[in-house]
Amino acid sequence: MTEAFAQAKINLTLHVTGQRADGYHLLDSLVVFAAVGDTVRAEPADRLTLEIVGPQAGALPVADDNLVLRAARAMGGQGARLTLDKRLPVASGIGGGSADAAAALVALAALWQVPLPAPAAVLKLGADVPVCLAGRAVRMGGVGEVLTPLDHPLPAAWMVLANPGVSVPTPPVFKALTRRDNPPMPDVLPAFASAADLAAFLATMRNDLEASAIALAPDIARTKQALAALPGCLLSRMSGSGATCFGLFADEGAARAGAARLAAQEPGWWVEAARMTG
Ligand SMILES: C[C@](O)(CO)[C@H](O)COP(=O)(O)OP(=O)(O)OC[C@H]1O[C@@H](n2ccc(N)nc2=O)[C@H](O)[C@@H]1O
Ligand SMILES: Nc1ncnc2c1ncn2[C@@H]1O[C@H](COP(=O)(O)OP(=O)(O)OP(=O)(O)O)[C@@H](O)[C@H]1O
Repeated sequence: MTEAFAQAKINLTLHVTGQRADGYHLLDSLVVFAAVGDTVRAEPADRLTLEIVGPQAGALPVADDNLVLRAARAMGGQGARLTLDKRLPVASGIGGGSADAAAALVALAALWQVPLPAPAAVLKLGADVPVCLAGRAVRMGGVGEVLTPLDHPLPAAWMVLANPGVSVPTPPVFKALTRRDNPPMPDVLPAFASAADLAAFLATMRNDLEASAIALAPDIARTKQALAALPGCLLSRMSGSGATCFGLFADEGAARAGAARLAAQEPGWWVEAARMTG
């Protein structure tokens, strides 16, 4: 039996800098991970099967196009009994499906003793799958396939993740953009001495998908504001194409207290405190 963790992917910044002829957008994004996620387990079997368990299983019926099964087929599709413990909300901007695909690739490569698929095949599973496979903080460019390691390690930080319970499919958010040629981040990213330093830099950067996502799902604005109002929150922003927003915190205590307060305030929301990793 092999098992891999599918960590939540967080876009601390997401600049949309252009569009390719095939419609895909060029991105410049500072991507990190949060220590919360799904688990993919793979056991030997004659046929390829998938069972989905866990608190978010109800939001994701087992279907042939599940990214875990698509990842297995991209690896040759031998038999395996796959179990997905689904904890991240579906279609929520934190890469759940992409993280699951990356975890399935890792778990099956170990089970079947085969190499990972070529980068082009990984990208075909989803624009976020290469970064989820890397699993550490990087600057992401191209349409998601250009991954540049950071020159300086990021400071220790905590996050509160909050999703108001609306699932937001990614294509309409890109489609609703009014500008597709926004400026990138600076060529050289500075070194950050503390979480507060990082937050001050991030405040001068953007998620260019935020306005169009809020137009489609207005609850996102309330989510971002609710995070910003928590004591100790240094900055709040939407991740990916939404609707999940993150609040950045310097310490664990403030993040955990903030998450508890927000969960009590908004019982219908998905709220988690997690260490920033990568
Ligand atoms: C918004 C991000 O989450 C930022 O990390 C990703 O770019 C999206 O990654 P993903 O969900 O894995 O994306 P995919 O499943 O490959 O694409 C979903 C849809 O998003 C749009 N899309 C995605 C990535 C990209 N660079 N340009 C795009 O225009 C396309 O309409 C595509 O049909
Ligand atoms: N294992 C999976 N987990 C989540 N969604 C999946 C999975 N397999 C297929 N999907 C489909 O993929 C779509 C996008 O899901 P995902 O959770 O990756 O979006 P997202 O969180 O918005 O990701 P991103 O941050 O990459 O935009 C959903 O509509 C869902 O039906």
